Amino acid sequence: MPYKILTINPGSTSTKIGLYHDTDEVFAQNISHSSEDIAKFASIIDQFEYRLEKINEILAEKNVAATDLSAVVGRGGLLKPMVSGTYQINETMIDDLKNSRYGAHASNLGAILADLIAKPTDCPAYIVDPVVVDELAPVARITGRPEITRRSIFHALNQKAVAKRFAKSINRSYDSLNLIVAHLGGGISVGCHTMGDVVDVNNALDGEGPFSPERAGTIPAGQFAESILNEKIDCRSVSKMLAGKGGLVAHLDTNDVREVERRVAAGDKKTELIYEAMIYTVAKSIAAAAVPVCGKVDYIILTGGIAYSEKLTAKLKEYVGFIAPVTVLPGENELQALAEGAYRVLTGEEAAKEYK
Ligand SMILES: Nc1ncnc2c1ncn2[C@@H]1O[C@H](COP(=O)(O)OP(=O)(O)OP(=O)(O)O)[C@@H](O)[C@H]1O
Ligand SMILES: CCCC(=O)O
Repeated sequence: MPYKILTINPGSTSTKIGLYHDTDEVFAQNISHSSEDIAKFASIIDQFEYRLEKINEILAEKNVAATDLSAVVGRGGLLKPMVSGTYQINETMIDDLKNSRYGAHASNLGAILADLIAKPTDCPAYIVDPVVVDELAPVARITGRPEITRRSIFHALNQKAVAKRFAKSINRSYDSLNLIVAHLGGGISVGCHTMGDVVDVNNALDGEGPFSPERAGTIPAGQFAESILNEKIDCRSVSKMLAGKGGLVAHLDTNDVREVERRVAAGDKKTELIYEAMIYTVAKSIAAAAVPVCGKVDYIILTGGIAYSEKLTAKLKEYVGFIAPVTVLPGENELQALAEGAYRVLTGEEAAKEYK
């Protein structure tokens, strides 16, 4: 009998779920949450019952009983920094997430939802490669202010999964390659992978790196501080300006690159400038990610939803093709990566790590 693994990936506007038999997909479904539905909740954590109800509706429709599951695995959220791997969900983790102890992010709901589904049936619940996977080189942590240390927060699950899949496709081991992986989604993170570690990456939630559909990216710190003080902007609003209401949303009132491209095609010059600027900032981050390996980059991989855009990936190739060959692997394989992480533990190939 195959292992039956339920995977849960909560995003800001959707919850993706999938059922896997061992690592083979049985079904995957994207549950969209309208902005009106989401707006009813004061915080992300308050959404857990609403999202759980939606998941249970799909499970009932598909005749999946929680008692039949071998494991439930959720995307891992903002927790303490940790090494890459599969972690058993425990009370300490749930407590940190429920109290947003390390920040608020839709991925925080992954472990909470997995735990709620798994607990009554006593099956194991896990997270895999959470957004706080931290393999930064010591030099990458230092900033010009001693009280401010850089943190590793990025699309670790998809970046690692895509990099490993690509390495396999060229018959190389992941840890033998120097790769730059640019995850181009609602947020954008660009990581330098060397010897199996992501030794530098922009913290996409904290005003670092390119701007993206919803993230501000790097902005002049002095000007930002001045406007916060002058306009008396509160802490929550500052976070929103950096992540959620930054980037394309701030400039163009949309987080949809397809819509942006439609406007550009229709001759909208302002939109064209912002779109071109976003691509330019991504290209600069990719070039910067070549520094940790002294330019000895084997491949650059473009992934995430925006990598479906041929126009955008062509422009990026033009900018950064001088560094290394560019491969486009659009979309994300996060549900599959979650199932594979749980499967490795269920089969004993890897031991589940403990969150302390
Ligand atoms: N064919 C396409 N062409 C251009 N852009 C696209 C295409 N398909 C999706 N996108 C864009 O991809 C973005 C969403 O990407 P993705 O689904 O990876 O993000 P997410 O999961 O919401 O957020 P994140 O990746 O930060 O977790 C949106 O801006 C969407 O418009
Ligand atoms: C995955 C963390 C970064 C982001 O959401 O932009």
